[in-house]
Amino acid sequence: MFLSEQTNWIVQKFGGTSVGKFPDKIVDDIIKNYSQSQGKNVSVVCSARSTYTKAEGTTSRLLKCCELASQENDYNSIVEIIRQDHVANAENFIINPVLQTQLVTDTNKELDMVVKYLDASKILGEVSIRTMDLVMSVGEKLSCLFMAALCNDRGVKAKYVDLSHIIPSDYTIQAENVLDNTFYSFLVTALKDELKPFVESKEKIVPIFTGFFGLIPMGLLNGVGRGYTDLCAALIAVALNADELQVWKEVDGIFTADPRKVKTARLLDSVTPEEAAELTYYGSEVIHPFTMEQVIRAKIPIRIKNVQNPTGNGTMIYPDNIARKGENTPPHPPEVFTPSFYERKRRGATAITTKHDIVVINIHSNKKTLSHGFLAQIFTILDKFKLVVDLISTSEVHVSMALPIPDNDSNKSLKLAVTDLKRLGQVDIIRDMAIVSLVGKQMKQFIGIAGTMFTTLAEQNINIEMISQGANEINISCVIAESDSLKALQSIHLNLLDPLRKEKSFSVAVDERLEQLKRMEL
Ligand SMILES: Nc1ncnc2c1ncn2[C@@H]1O[C@H](COP(=O)(O)OP(=O)(O)O)[C@@H](O)[C@H]1O
Ligand SMILES: N[C@@H](CC(=O)OP(=O)(O)O)C(=O)O
Repeated sequence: MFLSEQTNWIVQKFGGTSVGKFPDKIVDDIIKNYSQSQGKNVSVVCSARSTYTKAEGTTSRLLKCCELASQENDYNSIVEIIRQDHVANAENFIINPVLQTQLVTDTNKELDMVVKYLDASKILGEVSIRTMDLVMSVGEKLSCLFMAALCNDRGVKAKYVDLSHIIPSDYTIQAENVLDNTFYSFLVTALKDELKPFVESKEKIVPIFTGFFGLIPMGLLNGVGRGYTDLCAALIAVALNADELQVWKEVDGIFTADPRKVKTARLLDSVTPEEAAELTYYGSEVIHPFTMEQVIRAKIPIRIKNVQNPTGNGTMIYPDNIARKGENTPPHPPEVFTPSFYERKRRGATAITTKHDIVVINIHSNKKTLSHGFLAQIFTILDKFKLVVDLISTSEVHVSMALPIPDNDSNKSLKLAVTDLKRLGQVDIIRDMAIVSLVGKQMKQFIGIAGTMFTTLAEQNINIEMISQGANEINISCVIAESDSLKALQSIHLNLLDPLRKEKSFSVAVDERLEQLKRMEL
């Protein structure tokens, strides 16, 4: 067993709504507690501020400005809303007049630059990928300027660090449009340089990093997508070889189902990175799926914690065979296993999630092409319109696919793609659907679990449009009508994840598996 050295560094990532709603709690109860009371070296990463929801937050507003500029429409009123929101926030929270004045000046300077970028784009009638990134980065800059000022105002020595130019303008991505490990290694090296003064400083200073890691050739939205700050925090954790990456949310951690929808959902004390990625992809957006790979490769645990309940344990994300930082195998001798380890060993399904705004496309081949050509042509068309397939089930002449169509743009692309797909055969579209996914690392050994899931749906008179089992065998998914999705979520949770019922279905599944093994031995 190899235990890597503890660095005493932790990385704390705060999302936009947390920064918007609880900035004082973040400084007093979290940053101050870890850095001063617990003596840790803390590095902070923040997303752009949202006062209520992410959809109405600063990043969404800045993106709206870009859209308006590209249509040669006016965006100044939205920039003014962002300005007033941030200036009022500075005046409400920052008591020291020098810090407050400086913050208001810096805020105005950043937003004046945004207007300049947008004015130039409006003249051209186009917002380039680079301009969009420049505009978007201002969301993180404003929130981090504010958080750094708030820390200093409340007695935590902190320094604002702007990462928006960390990637040189001539940097080219090796494989076209793919952020590969060469890119991540480059970024980690660049981040180490940014961190050096903090690591070497005799005085404890908390760096407040903009959760935006610079201008990348294909644009941050195309390369990573919304929620990019989680990945940025992960890369900082790798650069620091941090003891832990903490992702602070407004929920206690990862639950067996969305706690807003299932009252009896339980907090999970640990999940594997694969499970966390599946849950996120299929509707439970707790952490950006790209985050895991980076930190897990560096064997750094991720902990999801609640800003409103800082003393709670949260949920730990780490691979089955890594129990603590740097460990390749679970601790030995086994006495040191925590009770949760046994719980993890015994459970079947880990959690259930639903994904909405799904459209099913059924294509029945006109048989003018061979089946391999048929599939290739379908994917070429979908690729042309940048449509993503969440689930697929296929026979030689028939293909069913479930696609997320969450907005007007993807709907327009879908319509164009369907016109092209009709050349290949008969095409039917079913709208207003949802994907239900049962996720669990140990699930693959228990056939009974899939059976219980589908029997539950049948008992509830819920029609299943499509069934698919993820290639990694930790996800069993099906497509049902959107209107049935809440009932499906609650009834499957009750039968497979509720603590009392779970014992029963678990033992049924174990019995079934034993029967199976016996039959194999005969
Ligand atoms: N399995 C799950 N466990 C925890 N939260 C979940 C789950 N599925 C969906 N959610 C929802 O994800 C949200 C994530 O937390 P929140 O901090 O509010 O997000 P954001 O960082 O996007 O503002 C919560 O509102 C929660 O209801
Ligand atoms: N501000 C960005 C990046 C981000 O990660 O946000 P959050 O941490 O609030 O999900 C966005 O809205 O997408």
